[in-house]
Amino acid sequence: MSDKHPAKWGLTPQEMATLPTVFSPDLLSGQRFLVTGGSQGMGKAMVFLLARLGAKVMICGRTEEKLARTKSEVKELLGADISYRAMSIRDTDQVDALLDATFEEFGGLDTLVNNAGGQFPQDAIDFTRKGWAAVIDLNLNGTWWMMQGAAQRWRDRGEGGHIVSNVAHVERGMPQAAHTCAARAGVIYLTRTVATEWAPLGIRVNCVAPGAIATEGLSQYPPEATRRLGNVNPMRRMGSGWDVAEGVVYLSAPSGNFITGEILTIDGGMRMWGTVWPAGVPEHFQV
Ligand SMILES: CCCCCCCCC/C=C/C(=O)SCCNC(=O)CCNC(=O)[C@H](O)C(C)(C)COP(=O)(O)OP(=O)(O)OC[C@H]1O[C@@H](n2cnc3c(N)ncnc32)[C@H](O)[C@@H]1OP(=O)(O)O
Ligand SMILES: NC(=O)C1=CN([C@@H]2O[C@H](COP(=O)(O)OP(=O)(O)OC[C@H]3O[C@@H](n4cnc5c(N)ncnc54)[C@H](OP(=O)(O)O)[C@@H]3O)[C@@H](O)[C@H]2O)C=CC1
Repeated sequence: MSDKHPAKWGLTPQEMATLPTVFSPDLLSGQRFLVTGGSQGMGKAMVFLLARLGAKVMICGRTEEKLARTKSEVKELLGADISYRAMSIRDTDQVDALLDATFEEFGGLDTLVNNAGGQFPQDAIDFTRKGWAAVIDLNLNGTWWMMQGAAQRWRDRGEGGHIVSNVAHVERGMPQAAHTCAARAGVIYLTRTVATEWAPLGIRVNCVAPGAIATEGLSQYPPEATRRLGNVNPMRRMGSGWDVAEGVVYLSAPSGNFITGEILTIDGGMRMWGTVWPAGVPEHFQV
């Protein structure tokens, strides 16, 4: 994976259809997955891997065109049918409708992957109320409505399930991303709490915590920031959506049967070394 600033970020559909995987082709046969934000980036890599392993997949995102393109690429390259629904996880009515549609179409759900999210880079001191609220609403509230809605349906049907949320590596905080750090820390501690509350219901709850991953989402950042992103861990390169997708499968397949409340960090060691500064390095910190 290149750590330079390419014209287009992320894996191509052809790469996602053919990249090697450690998992066997029938591993997830009959398993039903819902992946939020499955129309690009890490979510799309998850969709390709899940479909290659035999899972039934529903995806969602705000933009219908990107969802439809993903569906047709999966069909064309893998011969598999996935389903989609355009919606925002920030809208509780739309969350309910998505979950109802998924349970109805698939006759249930085995794993919810909370992957949709994002933020903008800014010094915390300059956050507006609206900007703060938008990032918290997307990454903390939206993720929570999905978690709670899935768990309620599993409880009411007397079935168990698995939730894995894509957060971010936030152990050391992240300057110029305090809003997303606060939201992701919230999801991590929701996970660690409901993993216990929901264990009697047969529901496992985990997170994956990526460091810098080359995805289409990075096109929002200037080259100066993305060049730094390729140097923010001891490996001095970015990961790919595939690295995160394989982590999601590990936690969701029988390999994860005894794992709950876990945060699987996939960051090339960024939790030990490297600093992002997505909006630019202040003079005080320049060396
Ligand atoms: C950080 C990386 C490290 C984090 C982790 C570091 C590791 C690597 C980097 C990570 C990269 C990724 O996550 S890549 C994934 C990136 N992808 C995304 O972020 C996509 C999803 N993001 C979004 O949709 C937006 O960022 C988000 C703000 C959350 C929602 O936007 P919406 O316009 O839908 O939301 P609204 O409720 O209308 O609120 C918009 C308000 O947000 C604020 N706002 C929006 N963009 C702004 C901006 N560039 N600068 C200031 N303020 C901004 C303003 O107050 C806007 O109001 P007005 O002024 O009135 O308009
Ligand atoms: N790339 C990175 O280095 C890192 C990313 N992360 C996080 O990992 C997750 C995936 O990242 P990445 O693949 O890079 O992100 P991308 O920006 O490439 O993709 C985000 C996906 O989420 C969807 N989405 C965004 N907002 C909403 C919403 N309100 N409701 C439903 N779907 C939505 C987008 O579709 P649409 O725009 O059509 O709604 C898109 O499919 C995000 O939460 C991201 O913040 C964490 C650490 C590092």
